[in-house]
Amino acid sequence: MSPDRHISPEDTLRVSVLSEALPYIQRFAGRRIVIKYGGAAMVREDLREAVFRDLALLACVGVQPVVVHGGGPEINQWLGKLAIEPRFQDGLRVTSPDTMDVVEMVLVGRVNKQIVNGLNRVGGRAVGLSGSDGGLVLARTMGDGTLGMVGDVARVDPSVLTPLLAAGYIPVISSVAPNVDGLAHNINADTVAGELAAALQAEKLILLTDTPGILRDRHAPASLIRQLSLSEARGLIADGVVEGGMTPKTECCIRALAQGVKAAHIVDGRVAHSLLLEVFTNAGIGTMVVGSPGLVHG
Ligand SMILES: Nc1ncnc2c1ncn2[C@@H]1O[C@H](COP(=O)(O)OP(=O)(O)O)[C@@H](O)[C@H]1O
Ligand SMILES: CC(=O)N[C@@H](CCC(=O)OP(=O)(O)O)C(=O)O
Repeated sequence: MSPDRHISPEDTLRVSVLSEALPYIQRFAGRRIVIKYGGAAMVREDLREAVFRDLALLACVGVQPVVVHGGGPEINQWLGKLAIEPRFQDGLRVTSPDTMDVVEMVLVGRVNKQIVNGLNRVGGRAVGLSGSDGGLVLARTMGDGTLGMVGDVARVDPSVLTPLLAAGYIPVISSVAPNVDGLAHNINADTVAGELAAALQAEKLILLTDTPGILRDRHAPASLIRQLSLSEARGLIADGVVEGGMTPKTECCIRALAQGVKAAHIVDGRVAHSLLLEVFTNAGIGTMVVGSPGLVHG
């Protein structure tokens, strides 16, 4: 180092942040983290870039991220171009055969490849898959069929992911899957992420969304609930504190934890680098739901 160079406060901060990450890197290296990618983090260019860099960094230090992506707004845009009116029931898209064609083309084609290309551009090694590939997800038509081709997860067979993860690839998965007759079904991406986390016995499930996490008063960001047990999470749904789009998210966290995932996090995707903040800092961000009491944030 030349004598006129000095260590700036920014340099000191950078190395102290890196140093804080060490125990987390050691703890999560070789472990699987399933991330549901959607909302503002997928729409805004600057946030998109930050998510790609975070995922590439996770993979680089030996963590095994698995990405499940949404794309509801992009499906709506393409339906609009085709003059098909989007319709929702209880937060799920009513999916006619025509709508299913658009969902499949947009999610499996366009959105999936945008994410794969974005990750590869920042030095990640991403591979795009849908529920069809390697029999990863088997769908079952939801309810009595009034929602059309909307599916539930009947079964997950994660064996196609094992060699990819072992070789350092980042699987990027769209939430379209066939039923036993080979007919494509549209599954909510949060649901696929939760079931996949369970099948992979993931260390963490992280759902990126557009709120700070679960709020006690959903109009007051300061009322963020930082940590919840399974029974407390169930209670918030029963009491109506959690409602609307947050209900399926909370339910999918509960299902994943009940099946052995260690922790599930609902995290603000509008905050740049929210993924790294969650995985690599002592404080973590958002709401953490834990299966066993006593686990601390991080
Ligand atoms: N207790 C709560 N805390 C936070 N958000 C809540 C709560 N109850 C309901 N919500 C609603 O859930 C929404 C998140 O779900 P959703 O819009 O489906 O997310 P995404 O598009 O990321 O999948 C929030 O924007 C908020 O309006
Ligand atoms: C059945 C159902 O509603 N499927 C969703 C699948 C995509 C998704 O979940 O996207 P977001 O995470 O961006 O909402 C849909 O068609 O919009």
